[in-house]
Amino acid sequence: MAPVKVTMEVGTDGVAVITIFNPPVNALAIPIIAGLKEKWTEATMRNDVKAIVLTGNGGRFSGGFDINVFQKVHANGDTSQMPDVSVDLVVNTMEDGKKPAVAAIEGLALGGGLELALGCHARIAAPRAQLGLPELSLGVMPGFGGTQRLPRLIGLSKAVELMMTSEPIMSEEGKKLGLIDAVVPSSELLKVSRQWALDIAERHKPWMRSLHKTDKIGSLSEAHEILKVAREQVKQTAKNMPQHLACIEVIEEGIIHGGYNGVLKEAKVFKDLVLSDTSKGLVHIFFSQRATSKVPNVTGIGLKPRTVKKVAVIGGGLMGSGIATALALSNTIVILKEINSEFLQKGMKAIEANVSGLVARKKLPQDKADKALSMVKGALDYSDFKDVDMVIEAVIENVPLKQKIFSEIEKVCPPHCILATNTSTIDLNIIGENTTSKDRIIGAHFFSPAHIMPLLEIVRTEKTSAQAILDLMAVGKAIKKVPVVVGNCTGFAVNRTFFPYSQGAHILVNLGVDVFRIDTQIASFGLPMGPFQLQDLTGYGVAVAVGKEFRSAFSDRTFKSPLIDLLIKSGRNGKNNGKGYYIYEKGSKPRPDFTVLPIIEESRRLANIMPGGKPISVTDQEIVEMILFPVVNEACRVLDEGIVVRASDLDVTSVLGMSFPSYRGGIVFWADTVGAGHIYRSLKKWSELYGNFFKPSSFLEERATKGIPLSAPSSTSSVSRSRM
Ligand SMILES: C[C@H](O)CC(=O)SCCNC(=O)CCNC(=O)[C@H](O)C(C)(C)COP(=O)(O)OP(=O)(O)OC[C@H]1O[C@@H](n2cnc3c(N)ncnc32)[C@H](O)[C@@H]1OP(=O)(O)O
Repeated sequence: MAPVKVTMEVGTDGVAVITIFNPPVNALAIPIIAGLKEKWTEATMRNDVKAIVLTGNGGRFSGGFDINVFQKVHANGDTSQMPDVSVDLVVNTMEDGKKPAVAAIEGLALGGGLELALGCHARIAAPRAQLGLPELSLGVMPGFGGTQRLPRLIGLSKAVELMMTSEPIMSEEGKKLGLIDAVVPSSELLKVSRQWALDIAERHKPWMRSLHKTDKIGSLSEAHEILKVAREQVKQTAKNMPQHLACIEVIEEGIIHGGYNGVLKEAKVFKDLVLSDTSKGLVHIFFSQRATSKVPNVTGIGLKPRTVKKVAVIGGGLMGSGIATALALSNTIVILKEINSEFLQKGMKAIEANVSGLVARKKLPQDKADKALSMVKGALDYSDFKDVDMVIEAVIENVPLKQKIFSEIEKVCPPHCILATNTSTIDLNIIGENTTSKDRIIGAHFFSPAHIMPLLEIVRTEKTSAQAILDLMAVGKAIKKVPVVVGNCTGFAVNRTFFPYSQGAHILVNLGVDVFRIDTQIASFGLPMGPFQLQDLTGYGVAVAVGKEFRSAFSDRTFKSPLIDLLIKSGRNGKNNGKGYYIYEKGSKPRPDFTVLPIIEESRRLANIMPGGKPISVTDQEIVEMILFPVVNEACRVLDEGIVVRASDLDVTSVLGMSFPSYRGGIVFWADTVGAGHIYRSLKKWSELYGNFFKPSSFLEERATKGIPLSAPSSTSSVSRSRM
């Protein structure tokens, strides 16, 4: 393991260069913080040191405080493991120290890393270094003085925006804002920084302590106005999370009572936030997401991903055009194949619209958009397939059609070419039945809209080669997705785990619970919308097709609600035709359409599941639990069958694919916070009252009875078998 250390070298010019060594991102682990204090104290005392330069080894300044420490605090609740960095190191030793210091920033300075730089007296950066305070995305807030120094350097409005969004900026923008004093080529970074530090020591340049600055803050009333607007915004954008409002309050403390008081309050609130459930959930998701890149027998066994330069996408519909867009945006040559010129034109237009949508939302510069569009070529036959490295089939969910396509592409593509399908439910063994290339067949399940949604579910069969999986993982990363490798079964990991979500909602409605109440409760739990609004959005055709697949695969635990058929019969198709559970009018939020209620009554009459013919009475909490506990139950079966490598993969997929609230840590993490025992007992009770749909799985039963967390590895359970 590479050494974790802080070094100091004093040059003949009298500059002490203090360097952080903690690969890969120079995280500020506890020994690093101790090392910084030690070296800084030594530099301050040495007579041959006139000034200090702080930098990071390996082209990265620092990725911030060591997030592993948060995990330890979450495990034992002991915040005393976190040293007093803010006052002891940043204020007393660095900012108010006797020697001027300059931060030499390359690569990235994030969170505590940027905050150390803010505690220096000037900041010099290499081009395109990432600068940001992303702490809120981990459920905490800047804790080394960032809430106070950043507004004082770049103004309150921009500083609040950077903290609330957790988005980084580049050093070039940092220079314009006043965060960075100079942007210089990497090769000159240390030289310029050394000279800058000496210039400060010799009073040729200002010895600027950012905590003492006031010129960028504006008047008290302006500050109040900015913070008021920020509070209103985060009430909408950060529901159920404490850290945004807490951060605004701490910023306000410094505006009213001065930067130093702000720093003191920040340190206290920071420690409170570390212990919050929100931080536990978000830190869990941070590490879980990174864990997905480690797949047993695929990664770490000496295989190297092959280059994938050219990809053919078959089908230019919603999914195909989205996938083609994602590939083209990352400079992959794309062949988009359709069956006739009308469909092809539609597909090409959809790609153009995807790209120009990104330009309009300022997510993509025009030159990159032009470049992306130039990467895509349309095709009506297979003549361009002879040198493709990968094919992604994205046609409608029709088994014979997919089988025909796979037989054809096996013949026309080169032997190394990966044959992927974007099916969301169909068993891959069935799709590849008529081929002899089973080792190259793999699922590349994107989520709609494919050029925006971050998840790529990679589905392997028993025959898929490790090389094909590794190649697709590399493609996924290159197109900025989070690839998660899962096993083969109906619905794979994500749709399979979540099929009871809409089923549970339909059972509740047919038991007499109001649709709009259900949607409201699920939205206040933290999903972006309730199951019925979601159904309106995806269209009822999808619900019918998907429902059929799951009913045939899992007939023991599926419910056929008469409601969807009745809605379709009455001419409704959700948002598509403007008629669903909700009324859709341009420019306004969807409004409940109460004319749907008689159709629901009819569905209840046909389903006939209300005990004694009377609507059941449930609390708001029971509504959420009756919909999400069956999802947890299915997640247990997915874990039991070894469809995922580890439980936390389901947490990541639930957040990135199903928009389960990340601050709840994902579906399994959340279930463990609720407790397997409570989930088991509730499901058992409902299964006795309302039928098999709620019947607890043997995995859940075993874990609940033995008191083992659902997320514990399979070896703790006697019933597990792996498909990975
Ligand atoms: C008091 C302070 O205000 C509090 C804080 O500073 S909280 C921390 C704030 N900093 C952050 O949120 C940054 C978090 N890190 C990131 O966003 C990204 O890792 C990054 C942009 C720095 C680098 O991204 P990328 O190059 O894609 O590498 P990525 O795979 O994410 O990370 C590489 C490794 O570094 C680890 N890592 C990254 N940042 C880390 C951190 N701050 N602490 C501990 N480990 C960290 C990752 O876990 C990963 O480990 P692994 O290889 O064992 O899985």
